Amino acid sequence: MAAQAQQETALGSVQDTAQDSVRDREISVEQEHLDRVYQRLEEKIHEAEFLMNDAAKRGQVGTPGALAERDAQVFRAGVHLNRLNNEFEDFLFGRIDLLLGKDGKKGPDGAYTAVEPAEGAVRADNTADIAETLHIGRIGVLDQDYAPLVIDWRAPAAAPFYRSTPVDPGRVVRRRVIRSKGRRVLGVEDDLMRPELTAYLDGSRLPVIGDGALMAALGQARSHTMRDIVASIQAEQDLVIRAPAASVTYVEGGPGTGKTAVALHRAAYLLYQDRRRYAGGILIVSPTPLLVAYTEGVLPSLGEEGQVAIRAIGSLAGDAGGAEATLYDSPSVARAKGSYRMLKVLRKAARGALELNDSPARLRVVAFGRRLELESGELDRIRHAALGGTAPVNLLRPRARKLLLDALWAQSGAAGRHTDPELAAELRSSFDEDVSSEDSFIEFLDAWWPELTPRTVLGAMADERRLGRWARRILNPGEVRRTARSLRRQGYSVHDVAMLDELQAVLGTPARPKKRRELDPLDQLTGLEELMPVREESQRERAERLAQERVEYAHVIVDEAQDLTPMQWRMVGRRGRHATWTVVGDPAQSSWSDPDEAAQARDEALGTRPRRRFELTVNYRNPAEIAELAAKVLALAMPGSPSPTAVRSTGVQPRFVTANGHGTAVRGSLAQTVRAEADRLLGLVDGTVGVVVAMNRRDEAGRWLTGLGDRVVALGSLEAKGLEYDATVVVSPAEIADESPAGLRVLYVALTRATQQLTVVSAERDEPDANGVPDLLRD
Ligand SMILES: Nc1ncnc2c1ncn2[C@@H]1O[C@H](COP(=O)(O)OP(=O)(O)OP(=O)(O)O)[C@@H](O)[C@H]1O
Repeated sequence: MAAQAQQETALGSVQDTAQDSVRDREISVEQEHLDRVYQRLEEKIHEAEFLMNDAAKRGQVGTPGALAERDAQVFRAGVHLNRLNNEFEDFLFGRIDLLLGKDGKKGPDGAYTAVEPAEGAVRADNTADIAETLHIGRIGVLDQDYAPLVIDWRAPAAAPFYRSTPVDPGRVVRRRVIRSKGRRVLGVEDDLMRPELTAYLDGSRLPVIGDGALMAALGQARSHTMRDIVASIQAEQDLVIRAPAASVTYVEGGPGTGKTAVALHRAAYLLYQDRRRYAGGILIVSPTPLLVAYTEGVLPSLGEEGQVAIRAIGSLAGDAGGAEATLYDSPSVARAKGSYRMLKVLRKAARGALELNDSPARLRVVAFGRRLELESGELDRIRHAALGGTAPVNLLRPRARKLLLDALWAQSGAAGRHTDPELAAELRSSFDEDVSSEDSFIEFLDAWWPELTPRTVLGAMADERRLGRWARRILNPGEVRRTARSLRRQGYSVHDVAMLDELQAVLGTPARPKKRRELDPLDQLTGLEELMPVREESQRERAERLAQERVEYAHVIVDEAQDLTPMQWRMVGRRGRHATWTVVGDPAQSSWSDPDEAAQARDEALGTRPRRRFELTVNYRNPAEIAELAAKVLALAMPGSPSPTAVRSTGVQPRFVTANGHGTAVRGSLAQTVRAEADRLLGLVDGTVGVVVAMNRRDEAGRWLTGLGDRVVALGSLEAKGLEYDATVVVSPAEIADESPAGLRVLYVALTRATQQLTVVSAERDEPDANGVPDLLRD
């Protein structure tokens, strides 16, 4: 027995050694290819530098023809340099080995276009020859003879790398993921799409290395920034990424199904497909600044930066005076501020705010030697007439001015002085000129019809009596009191920002003479939205500036769309009136309490374009053990909703811990328990640990973790949205669930953040059983 075991071990190690040497050989094959790619890239860099210098010289000539040619050259060379100078971690990451295709047509990237194999590509004895090998990378590179050295991952020829499955392999026999750092290939992992075949490449049997790249990627430790998934995009995700842009692409999927990842890769794909069209900018709307910080590195890693603005919903209204959300509203205030009802209140407030600064009670002027006077009753009538309709209040000032002049003219009695219409018109116009240049008239108009800003009006709503008037029969007295109180705080919440943005639209901005920006010759370049390395501005600065200046976008991607309130949908909708859309979300994770109202607002924002719906069904984040626990809360939050299938399992069950003590002592002991759990998890995982608490414990939770280092962070339940950690501690499920009407869905979000380990800490309210399992998580 022992001898047999020994023999088997020896056999195993011989096989291991053989496999290792095949692996080394395959790594060196890929290394050779990567060396060729870099050599070619260097040639291209020299070419691009030459083009840039040449273009600069041409710019000095200044004839229109030379300028146009310079435009084009600078454009192309700038793009090249920008991309090539970025030394990507894994510039080349994939390879597919393909059977002969049905026809012999080649696409623009030099690869054959056929998806299905030619008849006879597989011989009767199930053997076949590899007819084409393609390498996939972050950008496309051709050799001197225009043969593809690397295919851009977004090109049609790269699609089989993502789409092929053993069920529907197309021409792909072997899919390989190549792992490299800088210029060195570190490893390869293969998946066989046609395991039944014996395939030959250049006369030798096609070797297969490793157990697939997806699992390797999923097992990696997490950091505070998201990684791209370009090497392991799955077939159902690829369908979304490459969906045509003309209609609204609508994607639903549970936690961890890759919605955020897919949204980011789609932005890069759209730019690749139609760079000119998307020069109008792509906006990605994210729920929190934390998620923006977590995701903003992904697009640069895909070689895209300039045209994509990732903005948190609370800083979207930059054009309404740079407001940035830093405060949170209680659920009932959020509900009042976010709902459609608020729209009516704001419209009334915008008109009512004209009377804020003790509007003058009478207007006195002298015209044609006579004193003319309008009393308050007449002034009210004029204001009322001027405000008729829904035009923006600030733009109605000229109309109000005209009505005032009409009334004064009528009073002056000059109207009947001439029967000749031409003379009468002349007299009227000189009357208008006289009156409107009078200081008393100008001062009156400024006080009586001041230019209103969104901040002034929102500030005015902080007065409870005033708000009560504007919100009569719209908000109840409790909502008025709480909303007014919340507006008296220093700073804004995400809901305030949407209100400021709405007010900007309701008030309008009167036209002003534009300040001329200093003329930059590069600004005259046509279609030059690409970022030029020769410019002094950095890519990031320019992207930021473009985002500030831009109010509308060519494509809008909404992440965590289930959370947008009706007022936020209106704000986002204004930025995409002519845009195409990608909307990703999960109703089961919604923290908004009235999904029907939000759906109506969403439909208004998206307009009548046709929709293509996609569903993502596989959970790549949570191990099955954690997903199973979260599913219990899903069953309570949204009975009947399907859970996504977890793709892997770790064998580690979630851990349940109870904080001891009573009354005020609970806090002390909760702090110690949570800290000890966080510390324990830091010892078990290489990456990050997230501690999720109810919103009202955010600040104290930060203090509990002092000194544990920057791998661990404390988060309020609403801040956890979209983020992920190697391990999480979820503190008091009951407190999180009781926080708001959507509390169970928020708890579902909290429980689905971990990639490896989860600890649930129960406090008093959780009613844990003898094993520490809180009431909400028991069967
Ligand atoms: N094809 C893939 N290959 C490798 N990793 C993947 C793949 N798809 C998703 N992931 C990983 O799974 C995790 C979850 O992805 P993502 O955050 O995009 O999911 P989500 O659907 O937005 O989740 P949530 O709704 O919980 O915010 C991320 O770490 C992501 O990198």
